[in-house]
Amino acid sequence: MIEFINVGKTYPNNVKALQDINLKIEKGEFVAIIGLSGAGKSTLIRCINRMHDISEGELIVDGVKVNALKGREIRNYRQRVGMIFQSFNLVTRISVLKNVLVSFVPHLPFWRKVIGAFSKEQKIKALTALDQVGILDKAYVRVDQLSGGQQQRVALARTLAQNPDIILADEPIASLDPVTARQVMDDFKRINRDTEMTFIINIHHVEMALEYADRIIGVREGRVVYDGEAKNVTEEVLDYIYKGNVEELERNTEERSYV
Ligand SMILES: Nc1ncnc2c1ncn2[C@@H]1O[C@H](COP(=O)(O)OP(=O)(O)OP(=O)(O)O)[C@@H](O)[C@H]1O
Repeated sequence: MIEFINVGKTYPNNVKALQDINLKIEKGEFVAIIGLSGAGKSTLIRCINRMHDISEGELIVDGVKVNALKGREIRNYRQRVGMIFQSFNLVTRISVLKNVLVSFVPHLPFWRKVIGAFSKEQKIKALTALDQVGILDKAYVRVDQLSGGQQQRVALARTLAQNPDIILADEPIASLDPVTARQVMDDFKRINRDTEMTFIINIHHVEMALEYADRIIGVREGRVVYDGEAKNVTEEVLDYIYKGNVEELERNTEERSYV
């Protein structure tokens, strides 16, 4: 379980990106984080894998106080929390398989990773992950010869090969066409169902978020302003998350589960 207790995050330039965040996300949930640009969505998910340090409160993942981790503990922790980016973060001039294999040795310098000898077991794990996302046939193809959707699948396979408990995805479909974006979301959903890995996706496409996620967390100006099931998200809720229509909220507070 991921637990935010009164979490705040202030950047060195004094921007308060997160304030009073209180959340519990259970194992196996499929959560979408939505909100305006600059609302704090990326900051929220990046605190979970310690890409950012929180400034206040407590962040606890499976009983571990994330901010108390140091050095090697952080590296070990990050192996359990996979991260997928809009830009895929792949090395395009090497093969798909090599890109997945490097997930086993994240702490080595890049040149060591590329020339590194990997065990048969590691290769099998990597090939299994490629099979899970339907691109096993591309294992020996250079990444720069793949489409954007296929590259996002390589990124997902690389994360899966780590066998993480949690997958964080920061705008994973932002640079994909609608058909490919849907295929990537289908992959996420299927893997979430099959493996019980927790998925937390920061996403601008509201319709996709509502269609695929079970739970929606709406963020506005660094605060969680909606937290509930995707099926309960109405136009008014979206209006509140995106436009801050306070009067609307006050009229509806009795019957709705706004935070
Ligand atoms: N490294 C940083 N240093 C200083 N301020 C930052 C940093 N990263 C983000 N911010 C600020 O923190 C706030 C939240 O940013 P964040 O990137 O989390 O928002 P977001 O909802 O993910 O936006 P987008 O959808 O545009 O990616 C913004 O005001 C942003 O300018």
